[in-house]
Formats: sequence, structure tokens, C-alpha cells
Amino acid sequence: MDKVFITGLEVYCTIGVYDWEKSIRQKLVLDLEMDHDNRPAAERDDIALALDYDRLSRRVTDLVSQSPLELVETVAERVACVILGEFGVARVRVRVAKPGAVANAREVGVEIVREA
Ligand SMILES: Nc1nc2c(c(=O)[nH]1)N=C([C@H](O)[C@@H](O)CO)CN2
Repeated sequence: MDKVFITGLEVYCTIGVYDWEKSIRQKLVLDLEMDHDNRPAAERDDIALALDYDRLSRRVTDLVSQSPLELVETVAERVACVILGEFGVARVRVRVAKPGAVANAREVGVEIVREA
């Protein structure tokens, strides 16, 4: 299956389980990979037939930046739910990384795969 992907999408949000995290904004980095048949868009050279990674990036950024949450797991599930539900995607991989959250680790986080 063809893919459309977005890597390194940086979103600032209120995220974390500790009290000190609830009054600040921290960076999450999202990698997204969606199943999509890219042939119709390529054949007609038509954005209307493509899975628009710009529109999708803006929707995900709005979603994540607006709701304070505790767990990166919740972020991943909500992002997957929106991509499946609003963009007609059958299968999505969502990776959410929280850089610098653990001393001596570059990134920590979760990755999920969800299907419609
Ligand atoms: N599986 C998870 N473990 C932890 C999370 C999380 O979201 N998922 N979050 C934290 C804290 O918020 C941490 O990131 C603060 O540095 C700890 N463990």
C-alpha cells in the first residue's frame, strides 16, 4: 500500500503527569504514516485526490496544542482517531516523542498503529 507521511511535526502543548508540567508548554514531536492510494492524485495531478499532508498537519497541530493532557498515549490515540475519522484513512501509524523528558535519553514516547 502507498503511504503519505509526515515526520518531525513539532507541537507545543501542556503534557505530563507531574504538577510542574501542568502550567508549562512542552514540545512533542510527531511522526505520522497513513495508508493512501496515491495513484489517482498522481494520474490527474490533483490535490483534491491526494491526502493533503498540509491540511492534516494543521488539524493535528490544532488538536494537540489545544487540549491539556497527561499521557503521550492519549495524544497518540486522539491523533489516530482524528486521522481515521476525518481524513478517510484506513490505517495510520502514530509516533509521539517527548524529547528531553528522561535524563540521558534523547526521546521517549509511544508508537501505535490503528485501523478504521
Ligand atoms: N508511558 C508513559 N510514561 C510516562 C509518561 C507518559 O506520558 N507515558 N509521562 C511521564 C511524565 O509526564 C514525564 O514525561 C515527565 O518528564 C512519565 N512517564
